[in-house]
Amino acid sequence: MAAGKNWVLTVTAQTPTNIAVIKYWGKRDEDLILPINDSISVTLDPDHLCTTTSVAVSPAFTHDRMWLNGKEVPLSGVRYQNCLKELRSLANDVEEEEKGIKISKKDWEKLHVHIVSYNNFPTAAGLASSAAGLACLVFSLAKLMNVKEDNSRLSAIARQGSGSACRSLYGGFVKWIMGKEENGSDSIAVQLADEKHWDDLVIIIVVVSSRQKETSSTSGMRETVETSALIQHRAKEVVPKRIIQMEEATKNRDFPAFSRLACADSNQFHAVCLDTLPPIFYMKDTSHRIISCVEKWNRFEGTPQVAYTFDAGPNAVLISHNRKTAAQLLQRLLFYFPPQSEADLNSYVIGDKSILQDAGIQDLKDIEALSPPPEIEDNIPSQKYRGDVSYFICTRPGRGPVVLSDESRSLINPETGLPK
Ligand SMILES: Nc1ncnc2c1ncn2[C@@H]1O[C@H](COP(=O)(O)OP(=O)(O)OP(=O)(O)O)[C@@H](O)[C@H]1O
Ligand SMILES: C[C@@](O)(CCOP(=O)(O)OP(=O)(O)O)CC(=O)O
Repeated sequence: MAAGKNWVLTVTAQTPTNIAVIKYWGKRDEDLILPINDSISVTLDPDHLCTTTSVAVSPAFTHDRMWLNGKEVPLSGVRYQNCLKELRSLANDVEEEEKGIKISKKDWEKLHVHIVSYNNFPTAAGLASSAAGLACLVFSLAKLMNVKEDNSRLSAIARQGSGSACRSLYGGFVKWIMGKEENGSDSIAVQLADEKHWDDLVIIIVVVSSRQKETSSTSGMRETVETSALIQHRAKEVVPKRIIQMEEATKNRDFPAFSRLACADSNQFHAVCLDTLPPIFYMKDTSHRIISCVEKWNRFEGTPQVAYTFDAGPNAVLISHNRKTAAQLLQRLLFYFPPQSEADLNSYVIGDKSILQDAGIQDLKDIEALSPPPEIEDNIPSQKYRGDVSYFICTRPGRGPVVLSDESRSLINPETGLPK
């Protein structure tokens, strides 16, 4: 180690979140976080939803510390500790001549780290903050510690922080292979295709509620495995076939097949939640209305225009075939779910606002002037569901983790090693 105690070495990284289109639900090992089935996800564009994490090491630090969204939070949880332990065991020599820093492999056992993280979207609101957060923690520390292992190996570490986090180590379309080994070494994420492979997909997230949910994914899936008779059938008979079909649909950019599989799998996941004792209800009336709206439209067109999928919460993730269908989808959503009269359009539809332009919506008056979609012309609802949606996020498939080398992006003060 360098003689002085004053140096602080930092790394900053940005990591995306992901949405599963074939769901992970149920563990065969709670400590190692090993799933009962494979899953497939789409990584979301970090420009709209991501975690930024800065990590630092200094001989002056007295213990490991973490700050999340501006507040210090404990790092004592077993999941964080398992990730830190494994990363330390894989750490290597680090040398920065101009700063006079020299850390040898064995020093990492004694050195402490500071972790400062910020999510650019609501935390613990069913928008997979734990996936982006844990993946970013593992990725940034691995860079700081000069861990040489590839992203698949890192995914097995992130998996121990939160299962779905392992899929955030890659961009585009990602499969989490459940693996067979008892020690979890083969339960890793692999990239099926990068984000450019199918870049006309547009994703609209309907944020129904950003309040914290009642049943966490961790306890919900434990209760399902303990009490549901359907979950074994799903894991053994249904998912293995769907994984093969979903890989094929992704490879061939076969949207109708992709959509049918994603919708069916989301519905089955919520069915096993309902089959749990006591039953778990993640979706709300608004979620069900969104499903009906998409189903009616897809049926009317004779072929799927949009896929829907819901995680452990009421928010809908809608994947449309291309920009044109995304604009038509947004028109429908704004017709059914207009904002309150005092709302600001700029904060009602966020993310890639060009979809709003394509939909011909410049201000709130344009929303009020939307005509009912043709598929409901004979059955126009007497009331609209004004105010039932908090906001919409327009996004697309996105890239995997990156290191941000621009010092101004760091969340850590390089002099003190504390949050800026
Ligand atoms: N940037 C981050 N860095 C480290 N840990 C994080 C970060 N963001 C979230 N977490 C951890 O994840 C927890 C939230 O996970 P939780 O599963 O409750 O919600 P979610 O991931 O937003 O929703 P869901 O998993 O249902 O999509 C936080 O309490 C925190 O412990
Ligand atoms: C419904 C899901 O989003 C469940 C995610 O569960 P988590 O990864 O949050 O659970 P833990 O492994 O216990 O941390 C489906 C999915 O992402 O595949």
